[in-house]
Amino acid sequence: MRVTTETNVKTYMNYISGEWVAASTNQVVASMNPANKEEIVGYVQRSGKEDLDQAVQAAKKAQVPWRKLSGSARGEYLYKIANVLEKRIDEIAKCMTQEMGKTFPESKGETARGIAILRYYAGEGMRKVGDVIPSTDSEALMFTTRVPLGVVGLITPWNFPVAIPIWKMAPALIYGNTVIFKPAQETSVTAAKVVECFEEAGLPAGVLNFVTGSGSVIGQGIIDHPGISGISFTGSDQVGKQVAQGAVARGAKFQLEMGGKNPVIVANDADLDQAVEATISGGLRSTGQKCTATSRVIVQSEVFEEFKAKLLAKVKEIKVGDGLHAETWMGPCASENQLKTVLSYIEKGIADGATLLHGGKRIEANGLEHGFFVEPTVFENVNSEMIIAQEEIFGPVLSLIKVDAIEQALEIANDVQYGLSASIFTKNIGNMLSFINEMDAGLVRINAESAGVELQAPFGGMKQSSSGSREQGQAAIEFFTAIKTVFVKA
Ligand SMILES: NC(=O)C1=CN([C@@H]2O[C@H](COP(=O)(O)OP(=O)(O)OC[C@H]3O[C@@H](n4cnc5c(N)ncnc54)[C@H](O)[C@@H]3O)[C@@H](O)[C@H]2O)C=CC1
Ligand SMILES: O=C(O)CCC(=O)C(=O)O
Repeated sequence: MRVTTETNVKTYMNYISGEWVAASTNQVVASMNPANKEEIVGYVQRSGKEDLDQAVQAAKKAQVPWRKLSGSARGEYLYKIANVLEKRIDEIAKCMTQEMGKTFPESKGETARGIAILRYYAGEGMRKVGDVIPSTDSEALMFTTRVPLGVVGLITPWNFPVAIPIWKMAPALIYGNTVIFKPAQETSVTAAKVVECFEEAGLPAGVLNFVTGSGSVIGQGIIDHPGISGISFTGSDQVGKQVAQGAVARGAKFQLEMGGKNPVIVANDADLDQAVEATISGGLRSTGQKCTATSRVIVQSEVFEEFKAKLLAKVKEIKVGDGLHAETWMGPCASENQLKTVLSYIEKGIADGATLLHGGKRIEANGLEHGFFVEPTVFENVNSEMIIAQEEIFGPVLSLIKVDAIEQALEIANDVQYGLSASIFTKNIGNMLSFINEMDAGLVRINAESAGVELQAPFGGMKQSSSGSREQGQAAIEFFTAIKTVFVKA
């Protein structure tokens, strides 16, 4: 779609070789506010393959001088970027809320997380990258070191428009790679503002290149580009598989972070108030649009009714609205597509025989008719055969499942294709240990919500949630570098 630009709305450019440039296609696309679809947040470039080629050339040219800097010198840039982002935190958080709908406090928290990630990886530039390994030859020195992959392509989603790009860019850069960053179209204005911080901090030209556009052109272009040695992707299951196939076909390294169908188990001995708070926070914050969001709530029968009553009482209090309004607890779905997906899953839940306890409808009253608002929704009488218990909804929908025993809860918790995050609420050490040992998930959390990862710890899933690698913390070095084993003899 060709969009005619309005004069009072800013148009954001691509950032290639240290310059802000228009796409070769001469086309832009509008980024809308999901709380009010009549509001355009900004225009971004609808780039073509030629723009991507230029970005890859720039990244290649910048790669050797960037790699040759010391880790601490690269770290200095990340510290400076963190400072600029900190200075602009309110503006960038506000833009995030306008562009994808999460509430302003959540956007601000996410931007603060981005700042902390930059500082964490700045420090990584001073840490060890290898080991000395005894050689069988007593006259030789054998050790490992690590080298960057070269140019890496980062394809990111709209649900964490600041944190996810930064948790890919910061490790990519600190370990000496240069970057092509392709954000989700829905949140490209926020992404452009993040890139402005990198520019303002004086990052050398070509080290970070930013190309906006559609997934099918720029995303696919990254997958296929012979100049890109590694691809880190977060997004849907379907596109993740395309990334993997394309990368394997041309021998590029890839890393995938995809969906989740995260359970929370509430045991008979759980602190029910704590479990309710965590279920609501883990399941409904960000309108349920987190890969770590709680979607299945598996409750032992003895406490089922009490838990349900407490949960419903709290869910009924949730204030839905524009994320910029101070009283709003839950914003809109990030796009019309996302709203339609959520509503269609709710219909499937009803059709499959689940009982709708609360919510289930689009909200169009009280001035919310211009946005993509949906009620927080709770089902009961859900079982593992139902679509709502199997597929990622990415919306504010909780499914209650009643079980008698913890063993049965674990069986149901594992009965999905995903394995990203899982929580249990219990005081019993035996329950905790069974959960830690038996739960097939990359993140297992005891008496804590399923969402909200810590930047210094490895993050990633089992089964179809990821490609098996881990992001964040020191684990990020595994993807963004290759090991060289060095053998030295006089
Ligand atoms: N794991 C997570 O955090 C996320 C999961 N999702 C899941 O995916 C569903 C659909 O959301 P979408 O925004 O449509 O996700 P998506 O997978 O289409 O988008 C993620 C990124 O991939 C890019 N992309 C799209 N098509 C591509 C292609 N053919 N080649 C390369 N890159 C491509 C997009 O432009 C975006 O930058 C959601 O409802 C949710 O279930 C979505 C976003 C994040
Ligand atoms: O729960 C979090 O903090 C991170 C979630 C996430 O990575 C995602 O939704 O893609």
